[in-house]
Parts: sequence; structure tokens; C-alpha cells
Amino acid sequence: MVRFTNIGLRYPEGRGQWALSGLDFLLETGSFTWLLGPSGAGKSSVLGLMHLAVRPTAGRMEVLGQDVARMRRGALPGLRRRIGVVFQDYRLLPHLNAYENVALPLRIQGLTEQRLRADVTEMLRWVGLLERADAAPASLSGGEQQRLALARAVVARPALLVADEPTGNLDGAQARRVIALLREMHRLGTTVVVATHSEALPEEYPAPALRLEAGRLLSHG
Ligand SMILES: Nc1ncnc2c1ncn2[C@@H]1O[C@H](COP(=O)(O)OP(=O)(O)OP(=O)(O)O)[C@@H](O)[C@H]1O
Repeated sequence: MVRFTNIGLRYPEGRGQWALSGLDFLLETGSFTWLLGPSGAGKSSVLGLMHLAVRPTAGRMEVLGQDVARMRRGALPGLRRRIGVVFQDYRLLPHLNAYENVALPLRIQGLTEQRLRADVTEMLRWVGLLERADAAPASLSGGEQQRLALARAVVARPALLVADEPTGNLDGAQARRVIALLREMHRLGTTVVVATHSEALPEEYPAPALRLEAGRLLSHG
């Protein structure tokens, strides 16, 4: 569950401008939600708040049932580990191969090679990249890198998955493949939020949508 109550966000370097203001919404556990709006509307900012990269300037935010402002700072990493993120620019580690990129979140959790191998292999197979396990990210196509980023985001079985323009640089077939994977995560019970400026995707895959404009919520439904 994700609940925003009168959330406002002003970036320190934002010259006093509110990037987001007065946001109120509730996303139920296990829901799939589109986050829509033109460039600069605030989609990445909303996702940044949800995955705890940014703290709200105003309002109250609950993520996975936890009131983030009231949490001890020491408890934040534990909550963060339950959130998977697919970044707009993938953020794959260039010096690690595909397998190691996916293994990383599990290594950080202290899992041994023996314990993580089955999960990493399953994830690479799920996104259709098992044959490319040894490949460097730079040698993969845009669609393959996007799917690798998705495998890394979900390998630790997050309760919440947020994806920022996950089809932004992909052609129609690749985009549909990525959306099918995101929808499968939803079907398996994960709460999924997908930001896009595309109007076509939500038409093709109808689901509730948060519609933003200039940092404000236009509609939710
Ligand atoms: N780190 C930052 N510092 C200052 N201002 C920022 C920062 N990040 C975003 N902004 C501002 O916040 C507003 C919302 O930006 P945001 O990136 O969230 O929009 P977006 O809808 O995700 O856009 P896009 O589709 O282009 O990624 C914009 O006015 C932007 O300039």
C-alpha cells in the first residue's frame, strides 16, 4: 500500500519552486497503476518519493504501510530493500556482466553464490536473457538492457515495483514484452506503478491511472 496525504516536494536546488504539491492518493496492495503526464509533470519525482530516494517537503507518506517520516533513519534501508526500481536510464553497472547485475541485490543482502544462483538464473530466463548471462550491458540492445534492469529490480521479490518510462526507448514489440513482464509481476501480487508519457500504452493495457500536470494530480481512476 502506498498513501500520499497532501504531499509537496521542493528540491533544494529548485529555486523555491514546488515540483509537486497537494498530492493525495491511495494505491492498494497488489494494484497496478499508470502514472501519466507530460514531460516535467512530476512523474519521476513521485516515483523518487515512493522508492525513498527523495523525502517529501510537506505532507505525510506511507509506503508499504510504513509512515516514512516517523521511521528511524536506520530502518529505511530495510524498507528500501522491499522496493524494486526500474530507472529511466537503466543504471546497469557497466563493468559487471548480465548475471552479476542481477545477482547484485542478493549479494548485498549477503546471500552466498550457492543460494542466489537459482534465483538469478530464473530471473534471466524470465526476461529471456539466460543465453546472454555473460554479456556486458553495453553489448545488449536497448530492449535487452531494459529487461535486464527489470530482472535486477525484481530478483529480491519486492512488494512494490516502480518503473520510470520502462518502454521509453523501445520499439512496439519490445515495449509490449516489457509491459507483459510488469503485468506478470502484478498478477503475482506485487504492487506495480509505471510512469509513462505515452497515451497509447494505458489504452492498450487499461488500469487505474494517476494523471499529473505541473506537479498536481489531475485525476485518479
Ligand atoms: N533534482 C532536481 N532538482 C531540481 N528540480 C528538479 C529535480 N528533479 C526534477 N526537478 C523538477 O521537478 C519537476 C518535475 O520533474 P520530473 O522529472 O519529476 O518530471 P517527469 O514527469 O518525470 O518528466 P520526464 O517525463 O521528462 O522525466 C520539473 O520542473 C523538474 O525540473
